[in-house]
Amino acid sequence: MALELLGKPVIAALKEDLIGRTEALKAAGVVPTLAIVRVGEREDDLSYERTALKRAEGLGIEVRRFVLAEDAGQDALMDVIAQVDDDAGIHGCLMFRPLPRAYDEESACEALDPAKDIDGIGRAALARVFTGRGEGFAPCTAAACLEMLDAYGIDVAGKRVAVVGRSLVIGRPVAMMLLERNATVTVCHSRTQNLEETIREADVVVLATGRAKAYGAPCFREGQVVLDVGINVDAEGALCGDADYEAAAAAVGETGAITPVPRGIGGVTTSVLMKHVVESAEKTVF
Ligand SMILES: Nc1nc(=O)c2c([nH]1)NC[C@@H]1CN(c3ccc(C(=O)N[C@@H](CCC(=O)O)C(=O)O)cc3)C=[N+]21
Repeated sequence: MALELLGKPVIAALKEDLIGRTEALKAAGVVPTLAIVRVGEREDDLSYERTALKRAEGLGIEVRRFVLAEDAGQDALMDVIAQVDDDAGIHGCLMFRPLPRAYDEESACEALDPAKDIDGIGRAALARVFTGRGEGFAPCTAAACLEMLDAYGIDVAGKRVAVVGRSLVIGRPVAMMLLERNATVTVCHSRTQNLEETIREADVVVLATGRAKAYGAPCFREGQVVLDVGINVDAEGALCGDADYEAAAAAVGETGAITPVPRGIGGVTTSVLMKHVVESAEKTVF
């Protein structure tokens, strides 16, 4: 079977670094504070939120939750974002996406103060990811993919990477970040012809489509590294990734590696979120 790329050691290393930094902030009179904005009760949002609360508690980071009913409306959401922007005690904000259909997501993303945009949802942050210039944080999940590769000593320079999914939350930014590391990146999506073959040709595969267990044996070959970013709920109500894990792990074999769901990228995403909160707080103090 394949090497299991677990989040745990990566999370532990990030925690080790962040504990000291959080203490230094507190000594300077600042409690790093994260705002979470959630609209509705989507299972993947709740999963992220649970992990974030746990992680924040372990680090002494404060979390303020702003929870709106699914039908609260755009005005109520914009009020919450304005409140977050105006509160100097809040250093970063995570607003879960996608928002329910009735909302204008772009206006909500643009309303957030770029200095507090720790999940890279606004244009300024994305411009930084795409150009390397300016200020801003990368989307946490994209950054988590790179943290995972680094922690396990997987170098993508010169390798073929297939990113499956083209969302602004993960597919596109992670493609840019891998390109920055000199990978040869192919971004695949629902309209890609010969999708299975394209994925199978890659050395590293990033699955980011949100399609539960949709990628099985025909997509993989011996020796591949598979980063499964999907957080889905299967027919039995259990969390699962975009990969059909058993089939993928068997196909990549002894020389391959794969991140499980849960216990893979998701937990690292949450730790990266905490790192961004601390970094943002540090900018206001030091
Ligand atoms: N603006 C935005 N950025 C996101 O990155 C984003 C989002 N919206 N909306 C929701 C999805 C989902 N998501 C998860 C992240 C971590 C876990 C996580 O830590 N999961 C644990 C399991 C926790 C449990 O057991 O429930 C794990 O995978 O080990 C889950 C889900 C990020 N998303």
